[in-house]
Amino acid sequence: MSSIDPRTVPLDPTSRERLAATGLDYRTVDHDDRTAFSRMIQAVSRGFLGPEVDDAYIDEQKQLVSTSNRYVAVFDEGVAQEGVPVATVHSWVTELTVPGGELDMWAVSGVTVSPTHRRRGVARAMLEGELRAAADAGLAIAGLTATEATIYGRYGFGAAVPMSRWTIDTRRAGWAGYEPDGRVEFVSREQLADDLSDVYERGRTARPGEVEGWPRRWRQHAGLDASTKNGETVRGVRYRDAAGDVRGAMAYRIEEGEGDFRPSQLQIRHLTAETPEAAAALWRFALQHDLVGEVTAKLRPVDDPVRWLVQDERGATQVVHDHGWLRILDLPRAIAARTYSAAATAILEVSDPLGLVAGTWRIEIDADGRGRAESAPGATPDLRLGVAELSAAYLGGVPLTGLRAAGRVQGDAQAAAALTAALRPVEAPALTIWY
Ligand SMILES: CC(=O)SCCNC(=O)CCNC(=O)[C@H](O)C(C)(C)COP(=O)(O)OP(=O)(O)OC[C@H]1O[C@@H](n2cnc3c(N)ncnc32)[C@H](O)[C@@H]1OP(=O)(O)O
Repeated sequence: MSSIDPRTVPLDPTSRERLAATGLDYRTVDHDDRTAFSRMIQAVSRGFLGPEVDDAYIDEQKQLVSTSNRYVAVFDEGVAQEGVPVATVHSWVTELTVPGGELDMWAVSGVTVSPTHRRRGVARAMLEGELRAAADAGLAIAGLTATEATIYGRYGFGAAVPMSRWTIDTRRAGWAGYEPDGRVEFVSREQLADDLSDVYERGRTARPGEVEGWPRRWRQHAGLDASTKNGETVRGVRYRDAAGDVRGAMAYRIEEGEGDFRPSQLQIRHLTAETPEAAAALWRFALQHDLVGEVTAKLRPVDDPVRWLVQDERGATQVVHDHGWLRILDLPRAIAARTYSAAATAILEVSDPLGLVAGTWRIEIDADGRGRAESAPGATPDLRLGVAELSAAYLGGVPLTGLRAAGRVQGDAQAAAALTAALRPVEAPALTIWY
């Protein structure tokens, strides 16, 4: 748990002035002011193409979204719906799992600009304001998940945690895995929300890239919240190991085949497992389900063992895509916060549109897997790169060698290879939720 309360972090004065110069008012929204909070949530729903939401939805948001979130909005007093923001963003501090530990991260979400106010720099002012505020508050890194991959690179975010979706033809793929000696059992949706939360929270510190969950996330997966359509169609199972302890849980839905039951599709909404046996048991449950011809799953780690659990891996199609985005705000603290897989030394020249980590840095990773970064003005760089590329590479999920091959990192091939080897963790980074 972080000691930083984001609600006490002041609004960035540069962004406030920039927005004020265009007649817009940039201010925080008090979570405890029901009217103001409700207008903010209406604006967020509209911004994400959602409906006008009802009181039950607002109440649920108030209760189940952490009260330690910092809500920021932009107002235009000239609009008909005065008091409804024309732009929104909210943020909180969460633990990001990094190799060998955790690091406080400024999580950014709910970025919306009203279609009436788009493309005049409002999102830029809000994003830059978030990053300056987080850096001033002492955070070493910021993170987000994005609706579009083209929005956030310009602010120094890099796509650091690729994830994958799977489409599996059950008959072709078959099953080559083992049968774990625990049991899979159905649970109520209320129990499912609890099990998903418990297993996720115990397991998330084992994988770099994961962040803390929160109650509403699990109720959405379990089909229990007001924003989930046809929530009653969600089913839940969990895996208990031979000792009776719950080690995995899965929320899924089945879409019946038209006119023929056999090709029905089982859609995994969330699968969380803290042991390989639990993951295998839940995959087996899905892949061997009667009347199911296809299984789909989203937000699975790129090294998901399902590839090796099936007989014919050509029956299992994996699509890798960007998911977790990171933005380093303080390089020495970010480098010191994680452990490394090999020794390496390199001089990096980093460019940063906000200037927060711009400069020349000496990175030293010792044989014990500890790292440090020191400012090295005037030193000759081995590698030149932007903060977005450095942030993408930070958890080891994106190789500097690949970024160099794509021309996004310049400099010495050996330095890129050595740092890539040092940064790469044993298991691929993963982020199995949206935030
Ligand atoms: C973490 C999250 O919350 S992800 C959610 C993002 N929000 C959404 O997808 C909701 C729907 N979209 C929107 O609300 C808005 O279109 C936003 C927030 C994406 C952009 O807001 P705007 O105020 O129009 O952006 P703004 O005018 O500040 O543009 C800043 C820069 O981003 C670019 N940009 C804006 N929107 C997009 C986009 N959708 N894709 C790519 N680039 C974009 C602009 O061209 C501009 O580029 P430049 O300054 O480098 O020349």
